Amino acid sequence: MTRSFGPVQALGGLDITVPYGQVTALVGPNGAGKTTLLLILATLLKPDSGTVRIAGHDALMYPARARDALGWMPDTFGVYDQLTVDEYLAFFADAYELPKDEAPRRIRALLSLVHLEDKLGQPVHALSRGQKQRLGLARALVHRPRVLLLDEPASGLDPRSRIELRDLLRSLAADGVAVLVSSHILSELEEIADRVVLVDRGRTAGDHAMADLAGAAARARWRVRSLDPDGLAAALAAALDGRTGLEPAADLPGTVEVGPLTEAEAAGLLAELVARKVPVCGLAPAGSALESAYLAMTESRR
Ligand SMILES: Nc1ncnc2c1ncn2[C@@H]1O[C@H](COP(=O)(O)OP(=O)(O)OP(=O)(O)O)[C@@H](O)[C@H]1O
Repeated sequence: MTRSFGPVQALGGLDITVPYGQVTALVGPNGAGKTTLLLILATLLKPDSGTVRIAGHDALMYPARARDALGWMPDTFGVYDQLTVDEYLAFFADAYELPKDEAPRRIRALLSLVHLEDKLGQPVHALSRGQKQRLGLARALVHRPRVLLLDEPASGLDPRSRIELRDLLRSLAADGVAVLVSSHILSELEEIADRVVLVDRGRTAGDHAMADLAGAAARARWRVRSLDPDGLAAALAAALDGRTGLEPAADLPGTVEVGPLTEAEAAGLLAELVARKVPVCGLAPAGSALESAYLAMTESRR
């Protein structure tokens, strides 16, 4: 799929499949093209070239059919301030042609799902930013979509709401929904997502199962800490002999970051440090596996 805005090529041959029953994460630097892709998938923007299939429908030929099947939660969205919370959802229930006798029950269930049941009857403008986000999620789910697209859904949410969002997305996926979520909060995605698609400069830069990223073959940076920082630095320089990166951890004196290394390589390094009589008191991966994959992808941009 391609899409340009004047001279700026936002998408330059991006290809993505989002399976049912899984949460797929879309990760990439600012301006990588994530929102452009989501807008195209949500049928709100046309690509210059390429095809889009949503729940089996050709979304470019039959956008209305695609919209019936998809739920869309944008990163920022206008709410109709004059409406109450339930009128707001009733408006969308009506737009999606939910049977009139079903709508009130559905709205109550949705408000309970996003923990806004106590806001029933209250004006939308009185909601906090995070509460508006949650209302936006309820709106996206009104018609029980089989495909759910979310652009930065966790921004503005407090820690409890984030955990609840994570659980909700996981349970939707368990019910068979295809969930595509873009986010910059890598540590959170690791717990939410089954797969991660890395996007860079409008192209797919990687597609990984989360389990593979965190597996034994994955390479990560490691933090090594010793009671003898000088001895550690000398022993590491000798043991690694320039084969991989080595730099002091800025935030923790006496700690050195090395890598990327696999688990087996890290174990080998530890054995070597111990053999050199370095009093190692800590060896652990620095950051998450997803963070490492992301940093490796963006390394060339620095
Ligand atoms: N309506 C528009 N007009 C002009 N340029 C645009 C428009 N929308 C996006 N772009 C450009 O397309 C590129 C991709 O933008 P996009 O918003 O898709 O990135 P993103 O990955 O969502 O970024 P972020 O992480 O900052 O939200 C950027 O260079 C952006 O400036």
